[in-house]
Amino acid sequence: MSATENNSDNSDNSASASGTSKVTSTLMLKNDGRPPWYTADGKNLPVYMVGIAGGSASGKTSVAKRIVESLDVPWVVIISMDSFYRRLAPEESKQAFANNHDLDHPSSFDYVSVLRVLDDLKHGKSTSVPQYDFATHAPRDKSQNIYGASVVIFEGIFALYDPEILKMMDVKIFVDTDSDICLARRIKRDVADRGRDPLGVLQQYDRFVKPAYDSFVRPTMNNADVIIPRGLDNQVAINLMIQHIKRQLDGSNATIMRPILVDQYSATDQLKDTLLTLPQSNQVRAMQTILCDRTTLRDDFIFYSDRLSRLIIEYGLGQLRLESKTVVTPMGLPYSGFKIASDITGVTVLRAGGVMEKALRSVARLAHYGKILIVGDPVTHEPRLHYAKLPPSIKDHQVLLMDPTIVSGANALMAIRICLDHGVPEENIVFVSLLATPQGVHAIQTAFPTVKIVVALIDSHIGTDDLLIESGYGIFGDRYFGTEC
Ligand SMILES: Nc1ncnc2c1ncn2[C@@H]1O[C@H](COP(=O)(O)OP(=O)(O)O)[C@@H](O)[C@H]1O
Ligand SMILES: Nc1ccn([C@@H]2O[C@H](COP(=O)(O)O)[C@@H](O)[C@H]2O)c(=O)n1
Ligand SMILES: [Mg+2]
Repeated sequence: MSATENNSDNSDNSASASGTSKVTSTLMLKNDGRPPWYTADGKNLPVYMVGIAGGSASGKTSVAKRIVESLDVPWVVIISMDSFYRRLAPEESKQAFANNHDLDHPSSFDYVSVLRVLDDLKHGKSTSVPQYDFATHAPRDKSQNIYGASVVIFEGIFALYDPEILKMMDVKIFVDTDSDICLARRIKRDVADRGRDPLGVLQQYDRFVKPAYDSFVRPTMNNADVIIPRGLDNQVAINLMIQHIKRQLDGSNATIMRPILVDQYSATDQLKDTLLTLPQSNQVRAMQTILCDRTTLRDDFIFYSDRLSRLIIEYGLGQLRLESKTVVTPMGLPYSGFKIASDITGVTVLRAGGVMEKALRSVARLAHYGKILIVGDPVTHEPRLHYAKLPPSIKDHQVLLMDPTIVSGANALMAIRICLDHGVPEENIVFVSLLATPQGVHAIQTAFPTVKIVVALIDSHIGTDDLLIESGYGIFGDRYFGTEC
């Protein structure tokens, strides 16, 4: 599994391998490094949502995990309703420790937060899921960031209760397990994982869990599309469900459009004025010639890449929005000037973008930094996201996205999409590059018409061996880092 910001610790109590964890993360992610698909207009494809309700210890979490394991889909998350228990008042908490507080009434959950998280995920946005600790009956201070789910499984006793949540679910499942079996499993689980004693579990069950099941949970069976009797034991029903979800996903895949690739570009396509090319001074021309020259030695390649990077970064910073600022000069006179209108985040598209990050660090004193690692599939060239870590405040910043080359534009499209999913307005993004092909620029301009593209050189020499990889500089990262074969 690849590293991403959304790696979960998978410490859901019921999933805990050791069975000793007292903290539930209620989140599980399956990710082989592929981001949600995105369309040629730069939007994410619809996210498929599965709701799983049922009584406590009926097997909801276990069924959700089985579905995740069996679905051959890249990015799947399980969001558990347990994450959204409301914070208890001190007296309520005291009662909860004495097994005397009702935690099975629908009002125990924060539906506003549930809807926020599901809505973010439905729209392919990054989101933050609270964490809950059953042992202390309290939310943890930490939350979990998730980004990029193509399937979301939402499970919990009231997963099929709230009308707004119901509307979001593409398929609704109710797990119907015999109540004696549920009780036996709950005692075992709560003692092992949730810091309870058997008598306390029984007391809470008699007083709250069973009555609430009869009054509130069981009736939501009527909202289900599918009822799975016996939960995990019903492999036939689970398989049918998995086949159904796969078919639905295949259906939506049929509408997928790939990023606009090289062969969809025509030389008559006009590049728009969001493309800004570094003024071609003689110095710049000479440096570019050195970088394009296949005989240039690595030391020189590094030296001139660094030098050109500083120039292009300065030029990119020059495209950021300003606001007026008046200062007082040492002579005591007002001076009407400017300042950058917001904080700046530099987002490095690894690994080659690291070269430009070095340049940004040398000229911008107060920038924030983020990193994205996109790796092209060796066979299909499809870009795959392996890692994304962006500062949470990025949505309020102007963003310099840095990658030395834009060839097909596929990686750039994905990097921009990731910034948008983290709340950055499109017009706040400046994509900075040393070399871009007209095809790559055209792809970005078509998908994201307000992103500024700042480049040192527009060059249409694309390696013929592999249209999607090589540009006029060759493979920039390999030449810079000395990893050429
Ligand atoms: N079919 C099954 N056979 C045996 N144990 C099971 C089965 N399904 C679930 N369990 C166990 O029962 C407990 C409750 O299951 P869980 O999936 O956590 O239920 P829920 O999420 O509905 O509360 C867990 O400890 C789980 O490992
Ligand atoms: N502090 C808490 C919060 C909830 N519970 C019980 O958890 C049950 C829901 O989780 P399942 O995985 O079993 O669906 C619910 O029945 C609550 O009684 C708790 O014991 N303590
Ligand atoms: Mg559960």
